[in-house]
Amino acid sequence: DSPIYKDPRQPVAVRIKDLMSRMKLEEKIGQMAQLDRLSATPEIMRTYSIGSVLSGGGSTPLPDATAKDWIDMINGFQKGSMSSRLGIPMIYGIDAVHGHNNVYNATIFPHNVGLGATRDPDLVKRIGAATALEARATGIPYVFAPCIAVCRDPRWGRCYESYSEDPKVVREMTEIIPGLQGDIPSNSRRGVPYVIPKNKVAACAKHFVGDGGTTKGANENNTAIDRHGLLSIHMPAYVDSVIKGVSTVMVSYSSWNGERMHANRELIMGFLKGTLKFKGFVISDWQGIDKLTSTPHANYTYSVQAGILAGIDMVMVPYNHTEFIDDLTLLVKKNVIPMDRIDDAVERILLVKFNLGLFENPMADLSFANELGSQGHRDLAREAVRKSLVLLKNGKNESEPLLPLPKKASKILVAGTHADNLGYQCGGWTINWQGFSGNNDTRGTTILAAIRATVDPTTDVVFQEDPSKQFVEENNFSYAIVVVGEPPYAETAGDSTDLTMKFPGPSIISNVCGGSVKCVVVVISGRPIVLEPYLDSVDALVAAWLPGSEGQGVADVLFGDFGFIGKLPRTWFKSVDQLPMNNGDAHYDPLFPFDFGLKTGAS
Ligand SMILES: OC[C@@H]1[C@@H](O)[C@H](O)[C@@H](O)c2nc(-c3ccccc3)cn21
Repeated sequence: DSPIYKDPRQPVAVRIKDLMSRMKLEEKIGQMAQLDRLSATPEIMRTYSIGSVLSGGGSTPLPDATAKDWIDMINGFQKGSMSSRLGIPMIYGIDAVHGHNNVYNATIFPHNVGLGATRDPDLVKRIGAATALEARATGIPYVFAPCIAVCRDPRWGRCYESYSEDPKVVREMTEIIPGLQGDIPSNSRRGVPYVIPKNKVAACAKHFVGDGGTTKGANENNTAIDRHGLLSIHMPAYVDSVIKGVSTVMVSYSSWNGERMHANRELIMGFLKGTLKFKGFVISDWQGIDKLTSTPHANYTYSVQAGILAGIDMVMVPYNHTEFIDDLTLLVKKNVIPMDRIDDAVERILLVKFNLGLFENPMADLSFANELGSQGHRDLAREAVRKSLVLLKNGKNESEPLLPLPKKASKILVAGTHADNLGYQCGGWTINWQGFSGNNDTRGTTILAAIRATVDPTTDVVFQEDPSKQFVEENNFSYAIVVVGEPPYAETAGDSTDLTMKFPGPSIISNVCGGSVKCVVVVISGRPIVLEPYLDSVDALVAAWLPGSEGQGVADVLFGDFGFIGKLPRTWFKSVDQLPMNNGDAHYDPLFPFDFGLKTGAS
């Protein structure tokens, strides 16, 4: 008869105790390793009892891989794991941070900054549910989302991954966790990970803690703030995440007052696991422990010792599993790391795997394949887009609003670098880690296509990415729509010191908006950027953030099928010299304040 740990009728605690009693040290340590998919093989999974495999940003089994391609790859690793001595299933993780963004044809939702502008936690919960289905469509039961950073300086390259500068808004948006995992039953014990098997996924609150508070927004750098500031600004959303049963927490690359988070035992073991009673597992970031030495990987034994003693349970190694396993095994044998720290880590990993139903359903199947990029999810994304747009200016004076635009006009101009570029409107973490340019790397609706689909059939829509003043003046356009902003970026590549709109954006604005034609400028950006110089010349101004694949949502509000309801989730500064400048600061002198947003009715 099968061992107790394989019996789903047994209480999970009993199954864990039985399995732990059977595990050898190397099997326990194997569970604590997460390998990149390019370093993993079924043989390695079996031989070392590796706990997890991941796709990093943009890492796919094939270009334009189908759901079946994903499932075949993942089941290949899983077969290796299930053929190990104890048959402990591996868990596959991926960054599904605005929909299942690595995957061709997945629905790409607005990035978190745009979702913050909606102030709609129920919408965000529904997005979590859709994202879970699209992840499961590809056989993936674990996503490295949500990022619950509280970005306090828009010069940070990851500010768009943050819902808001305001911890209250970020707390509300943790509703995505029950969307991803399922609603935790009210009688659940605090801190225990909760996931409904089959159509939900394990989530990951990241990056613990203070990732959005670094000085000048320098990525992976130092957050200098006193304990009260850390606990009142950057910690609250972790309290909500744990109460909602989040399965995992990822540690931040950043430091708090000079101490690297990946070595911060007081906050991981002490506060997260002790005070907050978090019972899921803590995972490092990619080579996060390597970066504990100023020259990364200079002293890997120290990195392993410091990271594991701090309370990290699973290490995103991601390449060299034998080095990690050998170093950790030696540290345990020398009793530098006590066995009960290893047992704590493995028990947490097993608890997530049992509660996720992985032991009962280790192999993925195609039952959710039709959820990938489904019309229903695209309609949801379109709803999110139109609720995320913030109307900053509407007419050069109150009595002459430009928006909503008339659908029937003789001839209109659509201009700008971001009007016909699906990659630009999706931003970073889309298909590739750093995002893409053009319209061919996945499926969606560009803003230009959406405009064409919305206006009256008799309206002549002229598209010129970068028109001359003369062209604009001599064509007798009824009005012009200019779509410009930031190119895609991710992580440190997005750090900016000046936050200016890059060429040719400013010249497109001045060529189109400087003359007699009324113009609305739609800004595609991950954060507030310098707009002050252009404000007087534009007739209307819309912050569209990074809307994702469903550009139709932009046209829905531009042409009045729905009213603008978005509100700024972040302060729009006048000049970068003012930064950092957040709602509630003494010297608060914004171009547009936190919560600002003009409204229009639906026509
Ligand atoms: O994709 C896995 C994790 C992701 O979940 C984290 O939010 C993010 O900080 C991150 N950066 C890298 C990464 C950065 C540079 C080179 C290679 C990989 C990998 N990852």
